[in-house]
Amino acid sequence: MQAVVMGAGSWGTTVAKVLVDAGTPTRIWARRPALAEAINTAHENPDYLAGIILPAALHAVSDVAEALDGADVVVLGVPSQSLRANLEAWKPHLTDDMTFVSLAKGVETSTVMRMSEVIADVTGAPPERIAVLSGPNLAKEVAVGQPAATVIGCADERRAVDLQEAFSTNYFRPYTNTDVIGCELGGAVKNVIALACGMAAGVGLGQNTLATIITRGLAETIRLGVAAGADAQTLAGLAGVGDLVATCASPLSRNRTFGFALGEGKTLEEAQAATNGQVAEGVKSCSSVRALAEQYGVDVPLTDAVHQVCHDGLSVPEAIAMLLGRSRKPEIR
Ligand SMILES: NC(=O)c1ccc[n+]([C@@H]2O[C@H](COP(=O)([O-])OP(=O)(O)OC[C@H]3O[C@@H](n4cnc5c(N)ncnc54)[C@H](O)[C@@H]3O)[C@@H](O)[C@H]2O)c1
Ligand SMILES: O=P(O)(O)OC[C@H](O)CO
Repeated sequence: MQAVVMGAGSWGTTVAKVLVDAGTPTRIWARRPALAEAINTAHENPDYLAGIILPAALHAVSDVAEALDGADVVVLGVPSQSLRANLEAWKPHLTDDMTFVSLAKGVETSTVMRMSEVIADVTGAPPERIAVLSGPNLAKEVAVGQPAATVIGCADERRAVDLQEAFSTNYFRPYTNTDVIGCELGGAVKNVIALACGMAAGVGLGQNTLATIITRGLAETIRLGVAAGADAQTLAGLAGVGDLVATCASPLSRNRTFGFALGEGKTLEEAQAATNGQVAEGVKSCSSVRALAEQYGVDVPLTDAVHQVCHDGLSVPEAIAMLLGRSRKPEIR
């Protein structure tokens, strides 16, 4: 099995390392030739994973045709909102026997499609050839070999098992799941909830508040997920609560860091700088997740509050007052 990871950001590079460590022949595509050159010569990605030595067997290229030539598994490591445009550009080099694995945790703002839907839409690939990888996987921890588990979601269980083998190492343990919708929505919504946790921490609030946001964020995720066709058990698993806890708790999370900066009173531009220019998917996905919830008639108050802070000029203290001023209700509906 020949794999290629398209996108040499922090997670794409880490996943490429995992694949090589798992014994899967892998190359990585970097947009910039200078970055491909650094990976090939210094065995390091200085822009996104400085100080982490990459396996010598990992070969980087900046030419798309060369990257995709003969690939059986195409791992998609570019941000959610750029996936469609990238796939369109790569289309002449995509074949009917490739399996696509999405790493992106987001919902497209222009269409409210999940990433697997975008892949199907652009490539015409059937569900059996589309998989997602999602779980509590902060890149910097995985890259240094700290133990972590993840979920490979694919409608075709046999293919999920093949991918599981291709991504399994002595520090990275993938589980399989045929519930692609649950895996994807768990990953997309937790970024929005991590922004909320960051905002709360940024204004100086403590663990009771954070636990409340995480728990009610999970309730929101399950409501939306089930309405969209997900299995609630997926959202109680690694791609749901697992990722939610890791992202909401860790200062390594770009979404949490972005929210923290807003909570401290920084502007959107200053918050962007706090994440070193890396993608905080929740900033855009709060809009698409809210739109998706509207489509299903589901109440997502935390997502709505995050959207208003990020895009409508609401301050974090105002958002907190708005959330606490809502009508009283039973915990379980
Ligand atoms: N970093 C993590 O810990 C982590 C873990 C799991 C999942 N993810 C998800 O993986 C996806 C990628 O995240 P990342 O952490 O690698 O992001 P990143 O910001 O570190 O890197 C993004 C990569 O995509 C490239 N890129 C950006 N815009 C592009 C465009 N328009 N066209 C082509 N390439 C473009 C960048 O050059 C870079 O190589 C995100 O959806 C993220 O939520 C990240
Ligand atoms: O750094 P974040 O906030 O994009 O989160 C990274 C991963 O998705 C954690 O699983």
